[in-house]
Amino acid sequence: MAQDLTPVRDGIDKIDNTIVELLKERLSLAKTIGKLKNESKRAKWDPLRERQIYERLTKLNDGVFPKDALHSIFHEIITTCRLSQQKIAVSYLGPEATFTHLAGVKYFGHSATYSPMESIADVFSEVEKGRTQYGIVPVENSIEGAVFSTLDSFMKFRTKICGEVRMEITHNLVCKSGDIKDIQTVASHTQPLAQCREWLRKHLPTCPTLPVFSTGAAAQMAANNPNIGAIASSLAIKTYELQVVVKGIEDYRGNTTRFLVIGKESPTPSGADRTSLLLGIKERPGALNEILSVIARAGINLAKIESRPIKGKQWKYLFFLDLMGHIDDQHIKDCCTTLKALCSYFEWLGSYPVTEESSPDA
Ligand SMILES: O=C(O)C(=O)C[C@]1(C(=O)O)C=C[C@@H](O)C=C1
Repeated sequence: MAQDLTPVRDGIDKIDNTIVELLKERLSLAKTIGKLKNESKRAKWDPLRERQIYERLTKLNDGVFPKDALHSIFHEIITTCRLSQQKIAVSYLGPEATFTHLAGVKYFGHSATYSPMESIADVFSEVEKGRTQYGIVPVENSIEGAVFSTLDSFMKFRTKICGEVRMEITHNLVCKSGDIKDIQTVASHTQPLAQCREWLRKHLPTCPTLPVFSTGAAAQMAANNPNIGAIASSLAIKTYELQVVVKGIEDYRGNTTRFLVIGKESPTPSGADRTSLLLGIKERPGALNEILSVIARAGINLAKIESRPIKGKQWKYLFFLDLMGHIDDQHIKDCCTTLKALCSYFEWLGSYPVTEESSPDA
């Protein structure tokens, strides 16, 4: 005879009731803090406080409840509390269900309002014009490297970087029927097409590829045409009612994309931050070396350097640099003062908390 589960389920119901009551109480306290912050014109978002909460809870949990799950639960709770202090509108590279959309939801939770944009430049423009407070854009992939339209947009629009999201990317081949025999063309954004190049060559050697402006757009096309296969996210499968043909078709494991959250202001220090700079280097021998020496002498970890041609100025370049630390840290501030004097162009793009990697399906 089956055991009676009722008494144990009663115990779970009691706990769930307490959790809901406590969540309501927590939300009300966060709203009170929101009002106090309004009065003193303090930023609603406090990354340092949030980091401290996660660290305290991780210790308290002692590994009993799975660490990532605990983090996700509190991430949703804290973002919901933060959103109760101030409504947040986020633009992203659309349409719905792109990896950028997923990254946005990972970062801001489900309660924010999301608006899909047709291009990365449109996301920057929305934020610059103040139509959405934040935007989310891909900036680099561990296999394919930099996303040039994002870097180029930093040269064109006045925005600040507020945060980053690192997400392990799993590419799925999808189509309407779920049968590989129906696929005559494979559509996706150029980056996923490149990241799955070998797999496609081996398994669909005669199928042409069709680059489109996002994985979401490819999924949309596959939903409307049974002979189009798309390389898309797990969210796209649900959103566009597609069937999985093969999961995980990327050529290399550990395929991670870094996304940037852009807004009007960078947050205050969190204790583990990254500072992004855009520099123009004077045309003289050893100029780049001089810049790098300043950073090295200050004992600052240079996390990334990337150059991009300046549009309309032949053979002229700007450099994107990421330094570990926050602009409010004295040694970063001093280093930036020296760099400003040495460079033909200097722009602080933002300082923001470094985040851990997470999988889109986590
Ligand atoms: O402690 C604060 O400053 C709050 O506003 C509360 C809270 C939270 O929900 O815990 C919300 C937003 C901040 O970014 C940090 C923490």
